[in-house]
Amino acid sequence: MSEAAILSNDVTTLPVQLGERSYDIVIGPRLLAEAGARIAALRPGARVGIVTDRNVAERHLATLEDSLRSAGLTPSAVVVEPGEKSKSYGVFEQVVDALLESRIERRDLVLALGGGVVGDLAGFAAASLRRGVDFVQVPTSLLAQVDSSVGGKTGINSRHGKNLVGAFHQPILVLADTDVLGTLPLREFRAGYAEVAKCALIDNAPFFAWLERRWQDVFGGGPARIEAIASSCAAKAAVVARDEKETGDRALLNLGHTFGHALEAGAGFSSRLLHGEAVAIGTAQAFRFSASQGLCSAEDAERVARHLKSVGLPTRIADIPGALPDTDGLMDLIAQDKKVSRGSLTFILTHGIGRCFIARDVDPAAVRAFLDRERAAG
Ligand SMILES: NC(=O)c1ccc[n+]([C@@H]2O[C@H](COP(=O)([O-])OP(=O)(O)OC[C@H]3O[C@@H](n4cnc5c(N)ncnc54)[C@H](O)[C@@H]3O)[C@@H](O)[C@H]2O)c1
Ligand SMILES: O=C(O)C(=O)C[C@@H](O)[C@H](O)[C@H](O)COP(=O)(O)O
Ligand SMILES: [Zn+2]
Repeated sequence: MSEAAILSNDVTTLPVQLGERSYDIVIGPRLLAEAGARIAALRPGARVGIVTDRNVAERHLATLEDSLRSAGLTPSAVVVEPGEKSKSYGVFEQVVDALLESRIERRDLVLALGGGVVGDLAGFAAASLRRGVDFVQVPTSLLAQVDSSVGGKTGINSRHGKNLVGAFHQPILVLADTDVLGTLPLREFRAGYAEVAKCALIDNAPFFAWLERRWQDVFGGGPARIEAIASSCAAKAAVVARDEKETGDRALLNLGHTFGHALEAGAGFSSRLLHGEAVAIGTAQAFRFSASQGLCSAEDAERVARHLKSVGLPTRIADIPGALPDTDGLMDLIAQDKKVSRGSLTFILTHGIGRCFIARDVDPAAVRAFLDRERAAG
């Protein structure tokens, strides 16, 4: 048996049940070195067009390429600049052309090695290349391991807003190597944690209480971190299995994103505000807005903001450095949200921690008045 074919057992495997598009999420240590054997078991002899960013390439690309080669696969790599600005038309074109140049054919694979930016970009390239080639996610940020690598949402941003151009394209495998989080900067880890907290807040109050008690262990690494990753993936996999294309329940995963995406676009998709940071502010706002409408208690809204703050995440517009659009500008961005239907606003609101719901036909005047108050608050 070759070294590449020896697979470790201290991993968690979660299935995403989507009929013929079903796949496994594999979570645990040393998976980068095992990637070749695991991928070759699905697509023996394939060429693998790796899409990654410069930060991740410097630290982890060589391990992945060695693993692929020793399993009889043929890797090529396209390396993009780190950061949200790479989810753009220009970079998308460069990636697709590089994959064509490497002769990635229909029976080959595109592999995303990186955070959610690389995952969304590479996934959309895979969905478009030769009208669709298979795709593997190797998420390297906490955010990508708990959220973006699962569920098949792929895409890029437009000057009109966030993720407005893309496709649903499920991966055939997700390999979340928890060892690679060792090189992730703290600010990025915190941003990913916002999506973990979001996941708990939607419908799992005991998980949120667990996070309140154990968040330092999650940040510290070890079993609590793996448990948080696995719980988040299991929750997302269940939602995706029952509503793959967001015709209903899946919109719950958008908690914090209606406000959050508008703020991200308002900050120019820059490093002033990371996606997870925008989600933290947007989630705190969804709870405060719900409280202002008499839907949930002020105590729950305060408890959510207190927890996010205690891990070092922002919870208010005033926490974002630099200028932002005024209320009209933010309302224009909110009007481009993909949950908008025939012009009417949909938000994920809440009756309390773990009790979120989809609110359609939300009154724009109430949102506008809320944003005025939020912008005025220190
Ligand atoms: N498709 C989905 O379902 C989904 C879900 C959530 C978020 N997203 C998208 O994901 C993106 C955010 O993802 P993100 O927070 O991972 O950002 P990111 O991809 O920009 O990665 C964060 C930063 O960390 C670096 N990095 C990643 N892994 C590293 C590692 N192991 N060691 C050192 N540095 C590392 C990257 O180079 C980057 O600078 C946003 O565009 C968001 O819209 C998509
Ligand atoms: O997977 C989903 O569904 C989500 O909403 C997860 C979000 O965390 C993620 O940021 C997603 O990309 C947002 O989706 P969008 O449809 O609002 O662009
Ligand atoms: Zn998100």
